[in-house]
Amino acid sequence: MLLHYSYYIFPLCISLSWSYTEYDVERYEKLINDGISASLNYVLPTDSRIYEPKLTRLPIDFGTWDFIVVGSGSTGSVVASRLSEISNWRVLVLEAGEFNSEFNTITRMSYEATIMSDYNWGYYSVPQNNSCLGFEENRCSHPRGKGIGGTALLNALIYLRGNKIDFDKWCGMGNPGWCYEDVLPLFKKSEDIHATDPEAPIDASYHSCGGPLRVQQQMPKSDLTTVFIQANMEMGSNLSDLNGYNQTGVMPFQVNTKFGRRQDSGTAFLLPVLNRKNLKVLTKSLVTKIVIRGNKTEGVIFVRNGIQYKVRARKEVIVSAGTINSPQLLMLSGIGPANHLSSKGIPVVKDLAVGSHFSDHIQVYGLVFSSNVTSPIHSLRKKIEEYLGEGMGFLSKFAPSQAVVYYRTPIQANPDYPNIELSFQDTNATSNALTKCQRWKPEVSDAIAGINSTSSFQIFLTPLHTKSQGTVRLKSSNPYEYPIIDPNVLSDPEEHDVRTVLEGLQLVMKIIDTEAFKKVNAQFSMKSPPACSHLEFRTEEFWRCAIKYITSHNNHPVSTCRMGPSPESGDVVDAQMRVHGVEKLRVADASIIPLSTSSHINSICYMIGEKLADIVKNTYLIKKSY
Ligand SMILES: Cc1cc2nc3c(=O)[nH]c(=O)nc-3n(C[C@H](O)[C@H](O)[C@H](O)COP(=O)(O)OP(=O)(O)OC[C@H]3O[C@@H](n4cnc5c(N)ncnc54)[C@H](O)[C@@H]3O)c2cc1C
Repeated sequence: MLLHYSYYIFPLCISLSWSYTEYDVERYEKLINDGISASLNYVLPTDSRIYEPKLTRLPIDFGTWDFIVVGSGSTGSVVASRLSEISNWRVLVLEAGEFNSEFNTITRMSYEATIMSDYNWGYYSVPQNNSCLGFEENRCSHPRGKGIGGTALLNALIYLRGNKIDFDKWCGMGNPGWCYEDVLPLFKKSEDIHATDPEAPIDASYHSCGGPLRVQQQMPKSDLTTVFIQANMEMGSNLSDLNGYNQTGVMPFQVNTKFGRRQDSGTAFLLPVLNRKNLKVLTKSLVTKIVIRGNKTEGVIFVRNGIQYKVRARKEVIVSAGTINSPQLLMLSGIGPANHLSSKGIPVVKDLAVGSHFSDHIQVYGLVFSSNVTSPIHSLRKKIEEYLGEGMGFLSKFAPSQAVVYYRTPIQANPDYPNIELSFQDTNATSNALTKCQRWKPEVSDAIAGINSTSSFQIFLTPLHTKSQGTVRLKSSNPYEYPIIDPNVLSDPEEHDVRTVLEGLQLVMKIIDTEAFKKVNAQFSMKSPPACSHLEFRTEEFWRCAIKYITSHNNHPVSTCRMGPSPESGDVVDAQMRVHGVEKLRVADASIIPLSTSSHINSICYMIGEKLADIVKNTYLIKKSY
């Protein structure tokens, strides 16, 4: 591969620090203590009955809008923001959740509390056979954000765009306009990069300044993070900007925070434009059905405060309800696998493979190590002062996941296409709220204990390009029932995914064997899950058993409304995100991603939102000028 020398280390945009008073510190202390204790008493919902109308009567007419956007998550907020730039288009946003709160904008709180609050739909998978055995009932939690900002209200804010080969593959699958050279300008359009880590390179020609979405590096870096970076450089990795030209290597994470505050899509894209007269955002509004007559979309039915409404779309309905809820809504509206819909008594509008092809990255937990480096423990007060003053430190980070590296293992043929992501977390890689949400079985969490110690660290192993596929299906035709989620991780018959995990485990152990990690006396400290204790520790047989207990999907589900040219082969939307065979209806969110990428997917959702807006503008504005 050619070397590319356009690296610059410079503050691309100017950052300032904020001032605060003693009163602010005390207020934040109370805010944080109250928020965390509320989360520990919170019980996640198991359905959407809270929205159910109190009276049975015909829906009230809510008028006609040019565009109706269903869901204001990572993608929907971008769509609504960009479409409402056209002042004579009336845009209505219907979002089931609420606006974000001040508490949730404290980046770390998503991990400490928000995950156990009304901002999480609270989904769980059905019992699994090949993964999730470490969790109660063998069911994995499946957090999905509910509110303006969507799953970016809960997420780790890691900003990684994926490998150029990912997008060239999308293009090659019959999706013109989605090659890397097409989508790179869209990533840049959203972005406002601030280089905050003088030691980490930023490839300036791949970034831009002035967009709505702040991107910066987490600071300060811990000593152990520096060891991780050195260890990987010893292994041959370059210190790179993985969002730049070289997409293999090691890098301190780039994240979406602004002065340490959460920059979810609502905060970044929608809140700044809420005063537009042509934009209406309705929260606490659950869309229960897309109304389609013949093959033409008329509008949607939604419920708000126990009252049903019908609203019509003059131009289009855009569904951005996410990888679980978009297929649910389509199926409730008659778009989905005909047999499945008929079995639930739903009249079929269009027979499409909605809810099929669910795929996700894999997350292997439990790769826990001890070291002789002890991280300092600060009081809450000190953490608040760091956060309010400089936007740095513990509260400014979702979790201490501070660096990432990509590798290719032998199972992956293309040398430029990594298939393993390792992310590094030092100390406190969990919280009481997260543990409560995940529902670890005590005997398994004991085996991987140690992650709270101030001198331990954890490496999350994430195999990419997985072959296993799962489904999202309806429990019934009742829109207030949760759908059935079956991620089916580690199930592909050729064992591609299991073999990738095994190769990844070998790689992790090699990294721990480097001089850099030897110097800090890094020792593997995971114990055997009880069900595998009859097997010799760390042999292939042992790992084949253990990974069923310590592996889950990685919160990056995609492809349940897959984009592609061929409905007969399972594609749901075309390259313009139009639902095949149904007029005036598009889906734009992670569910359309045709093939999982070599990265986290939130920034890709922003890119999809930008793309949708460009396509729609080109469609209607160009037509109008004829
Ligand atoms: C714990 C966790 C950590 C993660 N960390 C990262 C990370 O660090 N980096 C990264 O890149 N990715 C991360 N992800 C993944 C990423 O955040 C999601 O993939 C992305 O936010 C999905 O965006 P979306 O637009 O598809 O859907 P969402 O953001 O989920 O938006 C869907 C919206 O639609 C609303 N909605 C749904 N149904 C209805 C309905 N019927 N009526 C009205 N409204 C409805 C929802 O309430 C929600 O607001 C993480 C995910 C999780 C769960």
